[in-house]
Amino acid sequence: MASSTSEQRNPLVPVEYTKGVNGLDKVILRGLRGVSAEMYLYGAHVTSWKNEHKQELLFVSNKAIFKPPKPIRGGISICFPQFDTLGYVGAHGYARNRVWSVDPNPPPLPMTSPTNSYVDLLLKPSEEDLKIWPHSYEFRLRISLGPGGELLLTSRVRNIDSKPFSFTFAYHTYFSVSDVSEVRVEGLETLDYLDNTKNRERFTEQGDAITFEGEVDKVYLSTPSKIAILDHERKRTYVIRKDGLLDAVVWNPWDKKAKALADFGDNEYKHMLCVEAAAIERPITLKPCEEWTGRQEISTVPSSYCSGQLDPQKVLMGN
Ligand SMILES: O=P(O)(O)OC[C@H]1O[C@H](O)[C@H](O)[C@@H](O)[C@@H]1O
Repeated sequence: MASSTSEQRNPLVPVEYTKGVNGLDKVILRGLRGVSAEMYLYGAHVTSWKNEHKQELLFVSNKAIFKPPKPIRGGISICFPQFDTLGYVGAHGYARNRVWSVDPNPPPLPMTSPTNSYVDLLLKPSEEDLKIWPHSYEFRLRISLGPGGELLLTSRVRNIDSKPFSFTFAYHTYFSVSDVSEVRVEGLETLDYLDNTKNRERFTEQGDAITFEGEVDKVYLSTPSKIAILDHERKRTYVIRKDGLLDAVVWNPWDKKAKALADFGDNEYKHMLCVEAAAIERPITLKPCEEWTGRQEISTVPSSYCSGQLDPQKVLMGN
């Protein structure tokens, strides 16, 4: 897996296979103008996404444990074949704590934009996995950097079983923010959501952009294909575009829950916000030989907007 030293130092090599924390296999993608992304084969877990100024855009906990079977706290994890505890598989499924392989010869995937920096990862259930969730599938994840530094994740799940199966899914994405109490999320106003802190009771969101002043754990239903996180202090707006993923989870554990998480610093909740493109309310059902595709693209646009002066259309349409 490990690449040569010259490759590791050569910024022109778009894909590098190396070792990360605790010797775990890691892949580094390098895009244009110095943007980069890093992912572990353990969990197909993206742990870094940096812009052209080498600023980290994802949050990874300082207390993250890079040791199987514990999932890595932060970055982007793959929740499959189950989101959260909505079923009999363990919380968020098991894909996030399996070692994926690099797929050297994936079936063709139409590229939406030109990029030479991508990797295809593959997960197939082991005998043990089939005891946990008795369905045969091939899960292919393409991770790529687009020409504007955007990070694209395309999941393809193929049913190679003889009977149909259903699953729920999420790209559990931890965004790095300056101060969660100062950020706003746009695109989820007036939508229905299930509140995980209130036994998944259904509520309807108010008309204003979403702001944060305490624990939040909500599954927004039938969400638009674009959602924005505005970080006024950093003058940065994250834009999430999604396809095949109707729902969006918004999560921040806040102080009390943060203290209860062994792999999360007590005050780290201030600097992260999870917004997760997901398929939860209506599970994906695949008949034999059918394939599902779910895509998440995250990008940043500079924003110098002040709270209350934002034109949401401008942010959501503008890039
Ligand atoms: O601690 P984890 O298993 O990684 O889950 C972290 C969080 O993930 C999601 O956002 C869920 O909605 C939360 O209920 C859960 O606490």
